[in-house]
Amino acid sequence: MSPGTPTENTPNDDTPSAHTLVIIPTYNERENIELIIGRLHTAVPGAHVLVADDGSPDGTGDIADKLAASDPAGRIHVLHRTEKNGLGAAYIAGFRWGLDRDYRVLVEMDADGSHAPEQLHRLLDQIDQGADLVAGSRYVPGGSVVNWPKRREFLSRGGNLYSRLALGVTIKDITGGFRAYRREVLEALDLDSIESHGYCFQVDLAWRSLQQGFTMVEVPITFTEREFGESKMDGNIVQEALLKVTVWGMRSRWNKVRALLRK
Ligand SMILES: Nc1nc2c(ncn2[C@@H]2O[C@H](COP(=O)(O)OP(=O)(O)O[C@H]3O[C@H](CO)[C@@H](O)[C@H](O)[C@@H]3O)[C@@H](O)[C@H]2O)c(=O)[nH]1
Repeated sequence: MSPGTPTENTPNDDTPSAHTLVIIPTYNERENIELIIGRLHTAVPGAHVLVADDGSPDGTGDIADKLAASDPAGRIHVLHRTEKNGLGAAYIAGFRWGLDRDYRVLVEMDADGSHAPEQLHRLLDQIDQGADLVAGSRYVPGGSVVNWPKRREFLSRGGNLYSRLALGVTIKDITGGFRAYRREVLEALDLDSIESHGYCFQVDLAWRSLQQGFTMVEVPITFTEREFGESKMDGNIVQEALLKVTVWGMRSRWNKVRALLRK
């Protein structure tokens, strides 16, 4: 299949979940991809899936193509990207694909089972109740993390605390990647200007959405460490997040001071 070729076009029934596109970025997730899509379709049968694969050498993209071809309901789509270019770029390509079609809600979800598709309805219920952006949260009451090495949880909690302080926001899990966006939110953001590659992409999108005045709601989720394959987390991802969050926070404070001085 040629790069970016959709396997099917638009949602074709009128149930609310048929207008939901779950974007799953993948890089070397061959043990996980079939499992996660199966779980998703058991939990939310009408949802469409877009696998945004960065040319995984382990053949994840080919497996996704086969799953797409064998789904009689045409709910599975695959975006083949040529090289590994980070989680952020894969999501932006997925958002563009979804916004070009008739989807009303666009969801971010990891391929590795850390985000339970069985909990997706918690996010979608909040969208139905009027939230613009809903984040599955590990760190609100009722949320939890299972089987994560202590070092990784410490890093995640520290990153969230730092982001809250630097940006002056109250979101408890601004780095998490299980989210549902109303399409209007993504239409309002200037996706072309987003340069975040790694996990700070999640902070970037939340921060931009909040600055535009959209409502962001957190719902508790259980995040479970993957059983198969490996995390793509590395030092560059941490460094990028630290630098960018610091700059955004300082810029925001400086803008507030300038506004005060102008009064
Ligand atoms: N297409 C593509 N996908 C990628 C890339 N890097 C990672 N992914 C995919 O993005 C998802 C998350 O990557 P992991 O590397 O498994 O993330 P993690 O370490 O478990 O990180 C979790 O915590 C982060 C920090 O809180 C979260 O930001 C992230 O979403 C996730 O929940 C997986 O489906 C993985 O295949 C990439 O360069 N390209």
